[in-house]
Amino acid sequence: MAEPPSKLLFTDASSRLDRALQHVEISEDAIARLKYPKASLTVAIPMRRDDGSLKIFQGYRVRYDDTRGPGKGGVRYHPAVTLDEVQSLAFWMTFKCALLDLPFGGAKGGIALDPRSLSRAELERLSRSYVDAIADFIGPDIDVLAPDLYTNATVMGWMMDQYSIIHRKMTPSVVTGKPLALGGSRGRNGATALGAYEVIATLLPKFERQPQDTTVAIQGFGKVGATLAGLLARSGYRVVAVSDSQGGIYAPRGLDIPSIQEYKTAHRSMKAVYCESSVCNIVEHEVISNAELLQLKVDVLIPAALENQITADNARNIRAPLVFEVANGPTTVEADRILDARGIQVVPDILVNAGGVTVSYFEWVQNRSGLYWTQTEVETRLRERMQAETAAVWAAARDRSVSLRTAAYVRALKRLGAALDAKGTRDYYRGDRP
Ligand SMILES: NC(=O)C1=CN([C@@H]2O[C@H](COP(=O)(O)OP(=O)(O)OC[C@H]3O[C@@H](n4cnc5c(N)ncnc54)[C@H](OP(=O)(O)O)[C@@H]3O)[C@@H](O)[C@H]2O)C=CC1
Ligand SMILES: O=C(O)CCC(=O)C(=O)O
Repeated sequence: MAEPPSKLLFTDASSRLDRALQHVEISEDAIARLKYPKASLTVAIPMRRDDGSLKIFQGYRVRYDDTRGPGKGGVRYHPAVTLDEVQSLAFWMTFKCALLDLPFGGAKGGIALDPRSLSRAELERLSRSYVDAIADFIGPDIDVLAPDLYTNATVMGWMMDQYSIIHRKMTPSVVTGKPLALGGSRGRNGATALGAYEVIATLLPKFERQPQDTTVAIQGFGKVGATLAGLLARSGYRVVAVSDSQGGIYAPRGLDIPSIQEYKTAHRSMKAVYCESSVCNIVEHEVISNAELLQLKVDVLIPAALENQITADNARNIRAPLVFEVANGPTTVEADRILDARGIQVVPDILVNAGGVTVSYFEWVQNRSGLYWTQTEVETRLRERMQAETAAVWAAARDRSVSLRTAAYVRALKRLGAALDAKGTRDYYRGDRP
C-alpha cells in the first residue's frame, strides 16, 4: 500500500503513535497494521426534506482497528466532518479503548451537516437513512455506534431501531448511549463528564492543589462540558469561564453553573445567557471570545468542544499550567511541543474523555446479558476504572520520564501489540509459504 492518508489531522493524530513507539517494543507487523485504518466507508445519504425536496448528505464510518474486539465509537453531526477527521477520531478511539482495557477496537462515524438547519423529523429521517447506508458495515460484534458531537440518546434510539428493522430483530447492542426505554444504560449520559471529573480529582493532589484553590475555564458547554462544569462547581472548584459556539462568559469570582445550565437549556445559546445576565446570577461577568477563554490565567483549562483548538498559533499564550483534554484532539502535535517546553501539563484526551466509552461498554454488556445495573453500580465501576488507569498513566509517565500523553499511548500500544501478535502472523496471506 502507498502512504497512509496524508491530510493534516490524521497525520497529526498518527504521529502520536511514532512518538510512543520510541518507548515500547512491539513487532514490526503490529506497527505496520496500526498505521492504517482497517476499513473506511463513505456514503451518500438521501434525505427527504419537509418541503418534499431530496437532499443528499455525505457520511462516513471508519473502523480503524478491531483486533481487540468490535469497532467502537460515536457518530458526529457537524459541518466540518470529513473522512480525514473521522479517520483521526477512529484512531483515537482505538487507543482509548485499549488504554481502558475495553474489549473493543476503535471506530467513528459522522455526517457533514449543520444539525440546527434540520427539523426534528428531518433529523430522524437522516439518522435512519445513515444506518440504511452503513448497515452492512456495523453490528454488535462488528462495529458499535454511540453519541458524539451534536448527537444524543434520541438519535441513538432512531439508529438502533433502524438497524433492528433492517435485521428484523431487536438488536440493542449495535448502538450504545440509547434512551433508557430502549435498553440504554443508567449513567451513560453523564459518563464522559464523570470520568473526566475522576481524572481531574485523581491528578489534582499530584500538583499539590485543592479544589477550593483551583480556577477552571471550560470551552464547550454541551453534553460533556456543561455536566462537567456542574460536577466541578459542586465539588468546590471555581469555574470562572465557560463558552459555547457563540462565545463565552468570564467572572473571576466564579460563575453560577446551575443557572447557566438551566438558561442555556431553555434558550440554547450562551449568547442568551450573557444578554440576560440577571437570569443566571452572574456577578460582574465579562463577555469573552473562545480564543480569549483559552488564554485566561486559570489553574485548569478544559477544551470540551472541537479538535485543533490549541495550536502553534496560540500555544505560547496559554496561561493555565494544567490542560485536561475533554474534546478529542484539541491540541495539535506542534502545540504539544510548545506547551511541554513551557512546563504546561497536558492530560490526554484518550484518558480524560474515556468515561463515555467505558459506560458504553457497560451498556453493551448489559444489553447482551439482559441484566441491568443500578446507577450506583455503573458509577462505582466507572470511577474505579478511571481512577486506576489515571494512577497507572501517572506512574508510567514518571517511570519513563515521558509526558502523560506518551505514557498513555505506551500503555495502550502494549495491549494492542500483544493482541496483534497473539493473532499470529497469518501466514496464509503469504503466497511464498507452504
Ligand atoms: N459525548 C460523549 O460521550 C463524548 C464526547 N467526547 C468529545 O467531547 C467533545 C464535546 O462533545 P459533546 O459534549 O458530546 O458535544 P455536544 O454537541 O453536546 O456539545 C458541544 C459543545 O461545543 C460547543 N461548540 C461547538 N463549536 C464550538 C466552537 N467552534 N467553539 C466553542 N465551542 C463550540 C457547542 O456549542 P453550542 O452549545 O453553541 O452548540 C456545545 O456547547 C467533542 O470533542 C467530543 O468528541 C469525547 C468522548 C465522549
Ligand atoms: O461511547 C462510545 O462508544 C464512544 C464515545 C466517543 O465517540 C468518544 O469517546 O469519542
